[in-house]
Amino acid sequence: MFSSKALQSQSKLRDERLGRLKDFLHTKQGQVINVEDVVFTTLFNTLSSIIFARDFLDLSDEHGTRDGLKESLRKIIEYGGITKDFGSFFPMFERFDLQGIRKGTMRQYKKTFAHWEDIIEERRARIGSSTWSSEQAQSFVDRMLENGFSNDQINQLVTELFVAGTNTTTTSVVWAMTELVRHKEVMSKIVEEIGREIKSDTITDSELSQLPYLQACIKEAMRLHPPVPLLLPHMAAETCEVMNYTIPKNSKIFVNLWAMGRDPKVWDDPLSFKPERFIGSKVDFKGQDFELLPFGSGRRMCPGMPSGVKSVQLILASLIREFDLVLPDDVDPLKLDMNDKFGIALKMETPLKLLFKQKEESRMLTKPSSLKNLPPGPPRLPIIGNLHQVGDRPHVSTAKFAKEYGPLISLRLGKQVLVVASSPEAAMEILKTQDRFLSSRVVPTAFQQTSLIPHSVIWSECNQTWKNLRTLCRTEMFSSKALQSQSKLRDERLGRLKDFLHTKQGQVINVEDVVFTTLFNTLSSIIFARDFLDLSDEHGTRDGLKESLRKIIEYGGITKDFGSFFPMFERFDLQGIRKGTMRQYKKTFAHWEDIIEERRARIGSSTWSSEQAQSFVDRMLENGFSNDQINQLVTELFVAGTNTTTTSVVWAMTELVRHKEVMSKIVEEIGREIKSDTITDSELSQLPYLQACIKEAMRLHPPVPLLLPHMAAETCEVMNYTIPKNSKIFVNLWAMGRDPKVWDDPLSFKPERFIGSKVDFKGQDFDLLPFGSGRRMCPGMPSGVKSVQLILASLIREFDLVLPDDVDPLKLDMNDKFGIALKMETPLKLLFKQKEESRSVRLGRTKGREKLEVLIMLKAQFIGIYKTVKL
Ligand code: HEM
Repeated sequence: MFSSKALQSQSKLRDERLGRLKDFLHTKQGQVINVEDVVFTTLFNTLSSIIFARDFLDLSDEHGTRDGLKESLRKIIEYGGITKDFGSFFPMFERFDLQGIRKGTMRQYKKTFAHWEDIIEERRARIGSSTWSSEQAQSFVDRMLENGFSNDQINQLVTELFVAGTNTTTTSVVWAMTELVRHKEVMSKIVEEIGREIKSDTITDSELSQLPYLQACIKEAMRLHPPVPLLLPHMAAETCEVMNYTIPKNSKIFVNLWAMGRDPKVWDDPLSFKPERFIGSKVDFKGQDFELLPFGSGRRMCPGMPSGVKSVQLILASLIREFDLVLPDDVDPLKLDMNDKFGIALKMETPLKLLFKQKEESRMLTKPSSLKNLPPGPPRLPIIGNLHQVGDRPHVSTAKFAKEYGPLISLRLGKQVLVVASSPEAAMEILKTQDRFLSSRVVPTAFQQTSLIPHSVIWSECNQTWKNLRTLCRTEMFSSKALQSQSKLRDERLGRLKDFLHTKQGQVINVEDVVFTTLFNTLSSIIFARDFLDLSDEHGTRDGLKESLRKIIEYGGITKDFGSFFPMFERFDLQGIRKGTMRQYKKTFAHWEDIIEERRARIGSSTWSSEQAQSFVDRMLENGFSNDQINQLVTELFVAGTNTTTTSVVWAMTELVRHKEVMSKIVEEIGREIKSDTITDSELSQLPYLQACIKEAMRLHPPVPLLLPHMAAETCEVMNYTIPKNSKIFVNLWAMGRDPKVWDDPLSFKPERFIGSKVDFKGQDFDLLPFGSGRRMCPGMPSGVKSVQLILASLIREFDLVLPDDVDPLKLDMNDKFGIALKMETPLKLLFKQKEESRSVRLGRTKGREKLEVLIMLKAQFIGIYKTVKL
């Protein structure tokens, strides 16, 4: 672990973690950072990547609450540093562990071990296999296993390395940084030295050795603040003489480095921080100069010194090179609390907090190390990167790049790194293998509404709120039971659509419009027990709701969203996207405000019982949702659920109109299998050819062609490339659906390819992912699929779908328009001609007002015929 060869081989791991720390600090510009916390996390992950080939801690998890590991380690170190350890002063009490120190530590040890238990077992199995050879060893734990270490031995050694190696190094960095912040003239000299000597992006070993002034500063900080001020307690194994005194066997022995470092007999002006004293001096901390022993000396000297020194030098040099270290709130540096707190490592009593301000010159020069091993991509221009090459149809432009640069590419959009996967293998790595790290979200400017994001299911990171919202939607809206109970609402709205189309015989219908209205009303009847839109209000001008939703969706789909490319402009909302969306949000919310209040009052009344719940909003209210929470979730369901489903119906219908032979087969299947007036679930499942057509349409025209933008919550590896934290990630379903390496004759519409094939869109087959896969997969899939099937089957059963003006079906404009859902550029317009056979069925079915309408129509026809005959 500590030889020069080993240190050399760890360079990449060290640089990567340091790169992540810098990236993290870049994203936290203007925020106060607890230095000890982020340095500790970085050092811990560096060590854990050397030992286990894995990171365990998260820079953004400041209090280490996410999985408790940081907390356990902190407690172990705290127990180990207890000074009032009575058991050790009075050995007769030792075994009773009266202060619970041993028990407490053991509890934390066990918790800690649990974090790597599985890794050890997995590596042990691999090493035990017949194909194993020593060259495959990837980490220190592999070496321990090869050397026959038991789990107990591994756990003990590893925990000791973590405890001894991370806190000491962290505290060295923190004290040195504190002294530098207090001494501006010293800091300026280091900055000058670094600027002069360091040329490469990642600081090399030979460059580090060119920084004598930095090294002098580190020595000087260690003199004043020795990280292990009394060394670890030695014990006399035998009675012996020291300076003519007797040291009895079993004595505990301290060497007080702290006292020595501040002794005027040893150091001139000892309480001043003067790195210059080491310039031109040969005094070093390698255990030969007894005035400076931060790592001890002799047989118990710290074996980790080379690694510790290197880390301290690297972290300080890298951070000082890239950032100005600024005390928050204009604190006077000379008034910093310099008291220390004794423990295994000597910490600052008041933790050092700093702002890390990116240096002007580093803004231009430095490239975070995590940006080194990016997936390939087209050359980029300064500042804007590849912005000019993405255009309005990013699914098409990135598909072109994929052809040239491979299935995983990266682009720079201003400051943002965009990674695009365009093959099933790449999609699987992103949505399955690295799902845990790559399932956060990049929030488009439109939806960055601070009051609403915390209640979002679509735009939250994968946190507890997100889990709860998904669970609520799944059980109350998308479970088979829920879908079953919505059947009547769905059938009624579909019935109204059919009636409307009957009254519009001979008129040209904008398919998207009527399908959208039907789906919207179905969803609103499930959510609010009310319809909001009117089929005959084609342009949605009547009360503005359709228009507001259209605008929200439009704002959300804007591709030239500059705020997200240049975060420094984000808060200004220069394009007015955020403001515009908020305006539309407010108008939209107003439509259901009264309903929510009325339902809230009802649920709050003493006579309310849960069985009276009629709608999804009742369930939300019962679960204590606020108005903000309801508004946000409901709008998201409308936005995510209606457009996607509408566009799926429209594209499928377009392909059917273009392919007469396919349409005839569906008509034949429907005629054969469907007997009842309202199509039942079991009848739907008897329509494999229709289902194949829907899959085929979704393959060629995925409604959400790039999925919703994922974001890397952590830097991670995909196909041996590095995906830096905070990258935006697209999975290009559109490109995958048209790739001849994945599909035979990909540009032809051939539903037959799915007959007898097991490929489905449930997220298990990475060739076909219209609903995504993994933890962000569309929760509304069951509902969406059912709607698409029902609408298509019902309309095809009852109407002939005819293009107006004898348009040649093969000349239909098949171009698409990118947005949250991929629409047709030229909306599909059709005549819905009632089928001969359905005319008689319908005549038998219609009742009341409808019967009257039919009689009037027949009478009109009769008069028409009569007049013609008379003429
Ligand atoms: C044919 C219809 C539909 C298609 C093709 C579709 C497709 C998708 C896709 C591709 C995603 C993003 C997956 C990802 O980013 O990895 C998604 C997310 C989502 N969909 Fe759907 N969807 C449809 C219908 C619905 C319906 C009917 C609803 C609700 C009423 C709905 C609600 C949602 C929600 C809430 C999310 C966000 C999930 C999350 O971020 O955790 N979708 N959908």
